[in-house]
Amino acid sequence: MSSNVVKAASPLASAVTGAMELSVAQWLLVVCLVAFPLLYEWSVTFKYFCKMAFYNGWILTLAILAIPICAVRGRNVENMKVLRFMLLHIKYLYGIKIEVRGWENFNIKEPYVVVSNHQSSLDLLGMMEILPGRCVPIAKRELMYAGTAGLACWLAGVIFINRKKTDDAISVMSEAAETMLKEDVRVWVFPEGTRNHSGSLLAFKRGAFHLAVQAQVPVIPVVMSSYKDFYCKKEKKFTTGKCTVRILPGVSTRGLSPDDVPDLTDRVRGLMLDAFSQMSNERPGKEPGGGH
Ligand SMILES: CCCCC/C=C\C/C=C\CCCCCCCC(=O)SCCNC(=O)CCNC(=O)[C@H](O)C(C)(C)COP(=O)(O)OP(=O)(O)OC[C@H]1O[C@@H](n2cnc3c(N)ncnc32)[C@H](O)[C@@H]1OP(=O)(O)O
Ligand SMILES: CCCCCCCC/C=C\CCCCCCCC(=O)OC[C@@H](O)COP(=O)(O)O
Repeated sequence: MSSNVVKAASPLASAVTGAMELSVAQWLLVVCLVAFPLLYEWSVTFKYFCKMAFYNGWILTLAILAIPICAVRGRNVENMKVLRFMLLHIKYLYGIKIEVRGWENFNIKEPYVVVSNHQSSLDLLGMMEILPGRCVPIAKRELMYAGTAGLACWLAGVIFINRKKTDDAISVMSEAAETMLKEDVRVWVFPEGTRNHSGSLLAFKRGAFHLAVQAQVPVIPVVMSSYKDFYCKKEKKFTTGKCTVRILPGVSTRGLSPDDVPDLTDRVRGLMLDAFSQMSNERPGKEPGGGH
């Protein structure tokens, strides 16, 4: 009997002895390996931070691969195709389904200005899903200093503006109007000028519309549906989900002058707000025309 107890206890005893032999670093690794998945499943906030950290980290890592490929061509808008190709898979990693409507509205040969709503850095996914050829975004200057991602953006011809110096920003955008025509380039602008997750659209800045009028090219509005069902920065929520991207018909600027810019801005914002509200009413689990 006593020899049986000793036999049964010995594997336990050796496990305990083995565990005592682990170094502090090994202990930490074991705790992390056990705690991480548990925390990830139990805490919505922990999951949110992990997913956001991976999102940024993964983009910075992909940029390391993109830089040498893009550098071969030098600074060139064609490099945006490389970035697009390398970023397209991210939606699958996050289980985000993107439905696109209105592809036909991009069937314009001449340059144009795309304007879209800006909810979060996740907009990059919707943007890459539909990014037309030879199209570069206008971004805040700070993004140029975002390590490898900043360099990749620079190589792809992203137009950086200093939002703190209005005159500088305006002159960069005026240069962009010339480049669009000379080099057959399309430009993507977030006219809200900052990220907005309020569930509506902020007042629009007028730069994108001045740009379109100066170049006499159409404005093509793009609306990304609310992320509320799967992403909320305030609540630290980030699950899988679906986003609809609508490309609206282009708005002509032919014959318009700078005096018409305020009207043009209001008209385009109105169209986008209508589309955004319509899409919000189509969200799963929402009664048409009513509350949740
Ligand atoms: C594989 C690895 C990949 C690694 C890389 C990862 C990703 C890469 C891929 C792509 C990345 C890109 C993603 C980029 C997203 C970045 C998004 C942003 O950064 S949003 C923020 C920056 N964008 C904007 O701000 C654009 C909108 N802003 C404007 O248009 C503004 O008007 C402005 C030009 C910036 C000036 O703004 P400010 O607040 O200073 O002034 P106002 O708007 O009040 O304007 C003052 C006055 O000037 C008139 N105005 C404006 N523009 C013009 C113009 N071009 N010409 C003449 N006049 C102009 C305006 O009308 C006002 O006058 P008034 O009040 O009389 O009308
Ligand atoms: C060594 C330096 C390391 C820096 C690390 C920076 C981390 C950034 C990592 C990856 C970059 C991801 C690119 C995402 C592009 C989306 C950009 C974006 O959405 O910018 C917000 C800007 O529109 C408006 O800014 P504000 O809302 O006014 O604020």
